[in-house]
Amino acid sequence: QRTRIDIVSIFPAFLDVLDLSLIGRAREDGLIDLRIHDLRDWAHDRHRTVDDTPLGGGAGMVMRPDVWGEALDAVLAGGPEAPGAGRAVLLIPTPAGEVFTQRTAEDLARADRLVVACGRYEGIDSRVPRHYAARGFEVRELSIGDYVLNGGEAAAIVMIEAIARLLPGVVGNPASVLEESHSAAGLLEHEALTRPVAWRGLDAPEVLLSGDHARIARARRDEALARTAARRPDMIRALDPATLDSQDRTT
Ligand SMILES: NC(=O)c1ccno1
Repeated sequence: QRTRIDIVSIFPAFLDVLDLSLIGRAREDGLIDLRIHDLRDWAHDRHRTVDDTPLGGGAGMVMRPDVWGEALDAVLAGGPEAPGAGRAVLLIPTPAGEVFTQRTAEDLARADRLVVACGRYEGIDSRVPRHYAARGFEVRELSIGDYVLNGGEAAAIVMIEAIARLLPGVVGNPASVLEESHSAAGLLEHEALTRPVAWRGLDAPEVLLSGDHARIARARRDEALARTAARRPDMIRALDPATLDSQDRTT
């Protein structure tokens, strides 16, 4: 069962990057059914207008609900109302959303369908997510971080990459997806080194050359803990104390 991903944007070419590399190959291999749609196809006036001024005043423009409604009805056709449609998620990138994390990516990788609505300007009329939630769709307004972009497209690319690489067969070696930063252990990934062993006066830690896999695992866990404590004290505080105690340290 391959995942279908639809993306609606007024800049469909922005998403051409999804034709490249892993995602591109996954599409060729039929692992992902990715379709890009131009929102203006559902704007019927002469200028194909998709936005208007904010009700209540204020700066900028808001994207119209009627245009988005026609577009999403067309794209979502066969959504949860249709028998056997599976789990369909309407994903709306927005700086005002819940924070997108690896847990979110793991959850969304289990959806059958993702429809991504990329807003521009001041965003999409808030009645759009409300309407589709009321119709029984799972609606997720998600932010990739506490900063503002000019539109949802860049955030959509980030989230789709984080989700798609978790789908079976997309990443060559599934093991490489397991031991990563922000994995279930709640730590950042340990440092990585390769040959040459000696480089510009910096030698690789001897333990990595020891062949003692238990010692190597402990050294890596220690380094992951130290790195997490230094860079992400918030993650250390969030750690389950049992996780900390289970660190069989070398010292
Ligand atoms: N932070 C975000 O995810 C975002 C989406 C659109 N603009 O910002």
